[in-house]
Amino acid sequence: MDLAQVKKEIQFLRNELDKYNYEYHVLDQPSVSDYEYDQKMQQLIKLEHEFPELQTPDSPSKRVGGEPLDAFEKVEHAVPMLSLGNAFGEGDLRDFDRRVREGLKIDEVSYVCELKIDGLAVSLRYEDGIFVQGATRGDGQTGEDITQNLKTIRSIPLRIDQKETIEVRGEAFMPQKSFLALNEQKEKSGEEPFANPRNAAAGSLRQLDPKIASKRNLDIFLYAVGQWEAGTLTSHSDRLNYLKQLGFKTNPEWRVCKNIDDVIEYVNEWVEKRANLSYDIDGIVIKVDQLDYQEKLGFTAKSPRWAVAYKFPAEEAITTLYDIELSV
Ligand SMILES: CC(C)(C)c1nc(N2CCN(c3ncccn3)CC2)c2cc(C(N)=O)c(N)nc2n1
Repeated sequence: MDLAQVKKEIQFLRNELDKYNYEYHVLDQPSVSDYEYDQKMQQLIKLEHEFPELQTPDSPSKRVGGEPLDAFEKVEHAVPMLSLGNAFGEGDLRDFDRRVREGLKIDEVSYVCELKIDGLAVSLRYEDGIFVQGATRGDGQTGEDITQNLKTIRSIPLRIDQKETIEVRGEAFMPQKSFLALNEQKEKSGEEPFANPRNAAAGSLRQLDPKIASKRNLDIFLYAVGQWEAGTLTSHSDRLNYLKQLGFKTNPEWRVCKNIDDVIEYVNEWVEKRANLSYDIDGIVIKVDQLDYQEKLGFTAKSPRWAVAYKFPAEEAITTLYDIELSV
């Protein structure tokens, strides 16, 4: 094959592997066997090895990063990653809704309700369609560059079909099954197990060696947009649909609620259904849907006036479940 043909073959393999990866890790609907995936990956690695000048950072062969780092670099968030005010009961939710409607001088406002994933908030930056930087939330202004570790999360696309610079935010987490398996492994090797999936996810993303992070089966749900000059969408729900269209993994349970009564119904529904999820949540996040209303309401010193986190009562049951599993 001449160089032009090799380039085409490499591009073909990359597209195939990215598609298989998306089907498996984002849609949970693989169209090929692991064997076929591995075969194609070996072909790509072989060609990239023979033609190093054709290597690119966004190749699917580059997911499990390079050498361990000595330390993480600091990253200044272009748009601060804020905190969230809390609500602990129906009364707090109605107070929140009243403040919102008074602030907007309207008598009904629609909200987006999202499961509050109990993980670690991270920010992913894409330039010219390439995943170029991933960072922890840190103190909201300054985080740590954990790009190499985030690249190992298979549901994070290394490329998106959008050329403008965009920062997307989400929660990296460890599914409960992966958490229990990891702790069993730690028990066996006499290591201290993690207390819960959130700590396990945080501990995994703080590993300086991406090969360790790569083995931790981390996952992510994206839920917000940070810097995006070109953004023209008018509602948060449109943004969630757009993130999904770009190939990001968004949580399938979010819902637009036309008023606070529907929000309260959604919250009560998930108090029950929470136990059936394959990942931990610690509440529901409620956001005013219209972006112009968000703009009008603005922020307090540290959190938006247009969003609140409804916190579930700390659950004894789940920890008991983990204790039972561990004691078995
Ligand atoms: C974009 C806004 C600010 C409205 C926002 N902020 C969030 N968080 C802020 C506080 N965060 C935080 N983290 C550590 C310390 C203090 N605050 C952790 C993320 C959200 C977290 C989740 C989730 N967990 O599933 C979610 N579906 N939507 C969010 N939306």
